Formats: sequence, structure tokens, C-alpha cells
Amino acid sequence: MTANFDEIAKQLQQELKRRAVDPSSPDLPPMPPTDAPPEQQPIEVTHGNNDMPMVIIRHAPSSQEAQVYCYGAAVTSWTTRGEEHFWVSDQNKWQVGGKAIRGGIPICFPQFGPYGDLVQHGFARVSDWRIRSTTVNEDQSVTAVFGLTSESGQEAMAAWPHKFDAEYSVTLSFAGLETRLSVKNTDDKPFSFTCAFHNYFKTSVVEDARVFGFENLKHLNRLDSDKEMAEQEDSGAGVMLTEETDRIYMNAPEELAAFDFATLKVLKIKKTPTLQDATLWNPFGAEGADPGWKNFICIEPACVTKPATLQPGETWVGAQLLGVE
Ligand SMILES: O=P(O)(O)OC[C@H]1O[C@H](O)[C@H](O)[C@@H](O)[C@@H]1O
Repeated sequence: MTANFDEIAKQLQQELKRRAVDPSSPDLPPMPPTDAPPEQQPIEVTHGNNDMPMVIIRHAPSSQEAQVYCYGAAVTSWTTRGEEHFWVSDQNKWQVGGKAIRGGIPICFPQFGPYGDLVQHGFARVSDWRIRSTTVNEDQSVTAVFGLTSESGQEAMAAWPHKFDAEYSVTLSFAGLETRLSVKNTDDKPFSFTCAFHNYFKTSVVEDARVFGFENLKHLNRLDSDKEMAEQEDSGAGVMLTEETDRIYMNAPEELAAFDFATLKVLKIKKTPTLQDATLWNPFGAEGADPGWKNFICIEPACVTKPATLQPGETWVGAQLLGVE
């Protein structure tokens, strides 16, 4: 913790109190007035690849940084002491509309995969989210909040005739990176949805990764018509990927971990019980796979096998906390 960061945090809090960020504003909130250069501020509202609006979040006391694009509210980078933990495809076009950003954490909502009438993985990842607020919290964690509502009239949502207000907050703290999705039913009739945090964790090579937490669980094998597969024996060595894998583990525990044998890095995932499933995916060079497939493993806390249902006025919250050792 540096005195400099304290000062920036204080100034930012004062500034945020002074002005309310208008959630419906199509413009990016202005930078907080501080003497420090933007690249040292806890929150930097800026532009990324292809000039797309994005937010950089910094937690200086733990040397963490995250980048979140407004398009898809996609987290595309999370570093601790300069080390990157997410894989992002070299093939991305970085264009608003049509294709989702591949890599980081795409949000699958209100539909996971092809299970429904919407586009694969729903519209959240191909929608423009608005920045609602940026805050340095009392415990020095730093949060950026993004919003998406049915009122925004984006084309990708047209096939989903429900009124909703979705809020996505991304926080860096001593505990790591937290992403939190809240969905409120603002309609006068109930609706159901499925969702996932589609984490693309960076691996040295995917064969070096071992995943812990899935032992003895049943899963649906998406490569075999979602056939329910028998329990796996717990060998104590974790689950290893040696071929194309696309599974949905049901009733996955609240804590999962991925270990990389080459770097000896452990990634820990904590998830809320509202995300009762977790998927495991790597295409292993199958036709159409991204050429970078060797360097990621997708472990995705998800609500798929038991869709969430919201009555009018109700709110659903699902969150994950990612930590690294
Ligand atoms: O190519 P995308 O639409 O981004 O989907 C990528 C992958 O997402 C999930 O992990 C699914 O379980 C996979 O079946 C799918 O291939």
C-alpha cells in the first residue's frame, strides 16, 4: 500500500460522491480529477483495441490489474504482478456487433450454449453494456459496474421478450478478481434463464492442466448428445484433458481449482450456490477450433441444468471469485 494510492482513492471517492454517474448516459463518465497520471489511477476509463471503450481496474496494494470492455462487459485481462491469467484469441476482430470477444470472461446470458431459441450463449456477450459506476470501496477494493437492460433496444435482444435489468460488477481486492451478475425481473410476468461465466484460463499447454473439484461428479457429455456420464473415480490427481472435452458437471462444489504443472500456478475459483454447475471445455484442435486452443482451459461456473426463474420484481445474483497462488 503506497501513500500515493491512498491519496488517489480518497480523491476518487470524493469525486464520486460529488457527481452521480447517470446510468442511462450513453457517454463514458469523465475521468476523476486527480493529479496522478491516468495509468496510476484505480479506475481508468479509456479505449482498447480498435478504439473500443473499456475500463482498466487497478488494485495497487496487490499489484493486480483487470481490463473490461463495454462490449459484452468482457473481462479480457487479469494480471497479478504483471502475470496474465486469461487467454484471449489472436483471431478476435475487436468489433462491436455480431461476434463475441473470444477469451477472458465472456458472459453467457440469458442462454447458455444452444439450449433455447437465442443465439449461442445468449446476447449478453454481443451487447453494449453501459458503465454505471466506478468505486474505490472502504476496504480499498476497486469496482466497476456495468449495466444492460431490455430498454436499451439492442438488436440481439429482440428474440427475448422479457423486461430485465442486468448489472455486472467486476472487483479487484486482496482476495482476487470477483465478477458478479445480478438480474432483476422488471416485467409483470416471470421468466427463466441460464447463464455462465465462460472463463478462458491461460495454460502453458492444456495437457499440463489438472482440474480439481470435479472428482466423483456426474457430468453431461456435450459431445455425446448430453449423455449423463457415470461418476469418475477420484484418483487424487485431478481431471486431465487429453482429447476434445465439452462437459457440464452438475452440482459442482463451491470451490474448484486448476493447477498448471509447467508454471506450478494454482488458480482457485469460488462460486455462489446459484451457479450450481460448472463446465469444462477445450476443443483440442477439432474442426473450427481457434488455433490458440492449446493455451487455454475453460472452466465455467454456470446455471444450466436447473434454469433460474424470476418472478416480477425478483433479483437473481451469481458470482465467482478468482484467486491465484
Ligand atoms: O464458440 P463459442 O460459441 O464461444 O462457444 C465455445 C464453447 O462454449 C462452451 O464451453 C460450450 O460448452 C462449448 O460447446 C462451446 O463450443
